[in-house]
Amino acid sequence: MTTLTQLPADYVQNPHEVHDMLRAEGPVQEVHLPRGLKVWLVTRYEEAKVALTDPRISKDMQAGGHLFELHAPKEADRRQFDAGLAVHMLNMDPPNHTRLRKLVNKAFTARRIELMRPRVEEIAAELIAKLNDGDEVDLLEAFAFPLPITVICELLGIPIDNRDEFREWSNTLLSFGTQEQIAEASGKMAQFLIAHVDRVANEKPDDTFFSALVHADESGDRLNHAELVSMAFLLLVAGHETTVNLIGNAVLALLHNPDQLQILKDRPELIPASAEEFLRLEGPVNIATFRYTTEPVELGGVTIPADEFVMVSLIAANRDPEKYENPDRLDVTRNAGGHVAFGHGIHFCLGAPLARLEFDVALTHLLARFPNLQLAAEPETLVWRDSTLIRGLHTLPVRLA
Ligand code: HEM
Repeated sequence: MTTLTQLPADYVQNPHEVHDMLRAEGPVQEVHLPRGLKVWLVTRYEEAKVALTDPRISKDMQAGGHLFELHAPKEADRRQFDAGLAVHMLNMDPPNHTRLRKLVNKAFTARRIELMRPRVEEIAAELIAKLNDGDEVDLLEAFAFPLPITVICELLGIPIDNRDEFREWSNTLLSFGTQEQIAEASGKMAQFLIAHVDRVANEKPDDTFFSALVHADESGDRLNHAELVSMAFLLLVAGHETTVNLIGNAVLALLHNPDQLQILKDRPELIPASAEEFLRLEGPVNIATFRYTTEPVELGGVTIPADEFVMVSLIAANRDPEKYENPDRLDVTRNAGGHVAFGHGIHFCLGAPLARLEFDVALTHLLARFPNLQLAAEPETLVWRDSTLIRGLHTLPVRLA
């Protein structure tokens, strides 16, 4: 039996300590998240993989939306996004999930994504060129954020001028805000994306990814208007909120571990493979998105009743000592294969090849140009974002050299 049923209010500032305690007690526990939502939290690696693939654990949020009322105390973690943004594959089970995923899979294979490398290199080089030796900057703002957001906006054909607005809406949606704030941000996001889909539909088709999706041949399967809006939303948020933190968390880990930084400076050819170790050690997704039991499910010796949220902490699973030796240690030469930072099973991250490419390009350019960059803040003053989904810093102040 666990002694900890309520995750502490400052959980996001040091989740690993909490996970270590929970994991030592058992693979899955009934806990209240910091704002009160009651869930069954999985912290061990083996059980995490089972929970992410068991078909009795559903992601159909249309059918499961009412569970928030059941498990959230008043005014706690209930958040209702604009319904116009919700018809996407991360909220679905097969066969709906299978259908939507099939329509975009081809555009995101490692081979197709590799064709984007020259453009990603160009964007990274432009961003680096704006920075100077001796500058003190927030690395997230100056580099780690604009790179992936420029790439995803180009893929979706969205004018880059709008990106500050998106960032604000998207941040609001993924952090702890009031229901009013969430309704406002998701309403504006929906309005914008509806207009965007309409605009692309009325323009002449071109060979860009989103135009092809909107103008797909009527003879085959295609996304309807609502599905296009939600797909754009999912890709935009995923493109906004994740890769930025993979880059940021990796740079922070390197600044804390100069010996590991030295290895990558001496042997930059190790950078692409090291992505897996950074994803394992401090992946950008802490607790994966909502899942719930549709019938009683036994998981790691615990019987979870029907209609309960089952939440998987990916960063906890990735530090399970049963799976990885010295899990808290950064070792850029370790074989970190098998981590679940991109999820597991049918919802495995669609954008993984793109995230890996962006990471590789970003870190290679950054370390080549500023090999002696340093942290420009006391480590204990760094603040993690107030989200159980996203694991990333508010700002990462660095001195460039
Ligand atoms: C380092 C960067 C990234 C990380 C760590 C990451 C992580 C994840 C995780 C953990 C999931 C599964 C969530 C769950 O099962 O609850 C997921 C799904 C997804 N990701 Fe990513 N992601 C990243 C980048 C991206 C990018 C750049 C894109 C878009 C281009 C993207 C698009 C998606 C989509 C569409 C899904 C839903 C897939 C489905 O339901 O079948 N991701 N991602």
